[in-house]
Amino acid sequence: MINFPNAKINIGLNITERRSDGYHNLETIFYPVQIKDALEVIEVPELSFESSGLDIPGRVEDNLCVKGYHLLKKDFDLPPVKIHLHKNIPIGAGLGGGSADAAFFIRLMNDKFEMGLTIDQQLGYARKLGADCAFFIENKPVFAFEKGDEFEPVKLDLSAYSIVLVMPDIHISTSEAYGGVKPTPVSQSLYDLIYEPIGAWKKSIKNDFENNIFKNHPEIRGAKAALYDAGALYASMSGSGASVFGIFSKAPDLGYLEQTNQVFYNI
Ligand SMILES: C[C@](O)(CO)[C@H](O)COP(=O)(O)OP(=O)(O)OC[C@H]1O[C@@H](n2ccc(N)nc2=O)[C@H](O)[C@@H]1O
Ligand SMILES: Nc1ncnc2c1ncn2[C@@H]1O[C@H](COP(=O)(O)OP(=O)(O)OP(=O)(O)O)[C@@H](O)[C@H]1O
Repeated sequence: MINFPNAKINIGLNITERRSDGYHNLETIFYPVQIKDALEVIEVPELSFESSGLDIPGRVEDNLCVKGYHLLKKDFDLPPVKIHLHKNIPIGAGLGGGSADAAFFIRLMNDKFEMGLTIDQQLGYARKLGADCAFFIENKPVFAFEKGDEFEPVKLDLSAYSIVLVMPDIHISTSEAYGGVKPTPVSQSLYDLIYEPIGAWKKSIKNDFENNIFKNHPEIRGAKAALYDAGALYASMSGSGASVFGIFSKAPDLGYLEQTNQVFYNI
């Protein structure tokens, strides 16, 4: 059985508080986008993991799909499987690729082995694998809060717009990115700001990782500026970076940006 984990972008990201567990409370809007991996599970005599496409850093046993298997196996009598992941979502990009794989793995196992997991149970397993993972269980636009794993649905449909993603050749570690931020409470919640016209977001919606990351990597700041120069209604880094996205009323010509970056149109 196969499914297709997709990426997310963060529209706004306010880091509001440091928690006693070492994590941070935040608020963000998660929006699913159509850059996808492919994930396949086959029943075999011995557990194995293989991947194709982009190289995935780290050990196989740390891959979130393999961790997901062991997590489910603790509670269910599951047979061994061969997991094949075709990696296409850029890594360390703030696109939640690994988190999407983790959540889609839980969904795939639930479907393949008719495990009968409820959405709440799937959310519970996903939360254990990483803060971003739970969003991908339902995979719908949401306002996220606490660690980024509690949700309120939002009515946000960007299908009439062209979303363009620019991926500089820089990988940013999420924990390093959090280390560079001073948490600050918000005066106005993203839960309300998201319903302003998109053209107003430039003034009201921010990503708290940008200041520090832009200082260390001016080329990311440059990519965001180029998206605005090309006519974006709104542009921002996604999550902890390094990718930046722009929301346009029609697909722009980004010719010169494409020479130094990977660009995904109409995601
Ligand atoms: C930057 C975002 O992508 C925004 O959506 C997420 O907050 C990151 O979520 P994630 O990659 O799933 O994060 P995890 O794998 O759970 O945690 C990686 C590291 O990020 C930091 N972390 C993550 C989430 C959070 N709310 N506070 C944190 O401080 C912690 O140092 C943690 O050790
Ligand atoms: N299935 C997976 N795909 C990609 N990376 C994985 C996977 N499983 C574990 N990882 C590890 O997670 C690290 C970060 O991966 P990912 O691409 O999810 O980061 P990200 O896009 O910055 O995510 P986020 O937006 O959640 O912070 C990788 O460097 C890799 O070591």
